[in-house]
Amino acid sequence: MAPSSKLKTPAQINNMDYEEFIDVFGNVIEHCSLCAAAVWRYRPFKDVKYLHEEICKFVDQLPPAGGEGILRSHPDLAGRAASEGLLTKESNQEQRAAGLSDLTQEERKQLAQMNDMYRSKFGFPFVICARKNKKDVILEGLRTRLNNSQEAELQKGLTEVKKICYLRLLDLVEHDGIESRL
Ligand SMILES: NC(=O)N[C@H]1NC(=O)NC1=O
Repeated sequence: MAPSSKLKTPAQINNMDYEEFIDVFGNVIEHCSLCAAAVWRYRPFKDVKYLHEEICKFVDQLPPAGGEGILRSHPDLAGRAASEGLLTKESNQEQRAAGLSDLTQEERKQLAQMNDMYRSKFGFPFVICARKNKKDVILEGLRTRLNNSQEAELQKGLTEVKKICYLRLLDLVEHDGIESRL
């Protein structure tokens, strides 16, 4: 994304007090402002990549229950929160970008069934970076990932959370063509 005046510069971020930092970055991990809260102490950040790395480090050192909690904070793709208009603005945009607001009735049914199977097998929702995957790939990915172990899905889900986080950060911070990091 081209830099725009609305994007924060690293200098602006490094001057933010805690409240402003949470106000801006509190949802880079869906409904988990603790992740932003935990890294504020690591200012100054040289650039958006360093900020992302600190958040990833925090996520990676959580015990399994913490990682599962992060996954559970994500809404199902094209699930109830979406149909009731209860998504965060970030999640709403991401799900639309993947084409999940234009599912056929059959696709919607398949996705709902597999989301339920996934949740009852693993105990947390299926999470994938919707902006990096169109609806067909998401449906196929969900079908395949249902065969994995719980440990593998916890790691896979958190890897996707970190991608979602990076793209959300790029929407907020001035940067210079580093999307290829994903
Ligand atoms: N369940 C799930 O993957 N949710 C998410 N994925 C994404 O890109 N945004 C979300 O809210």
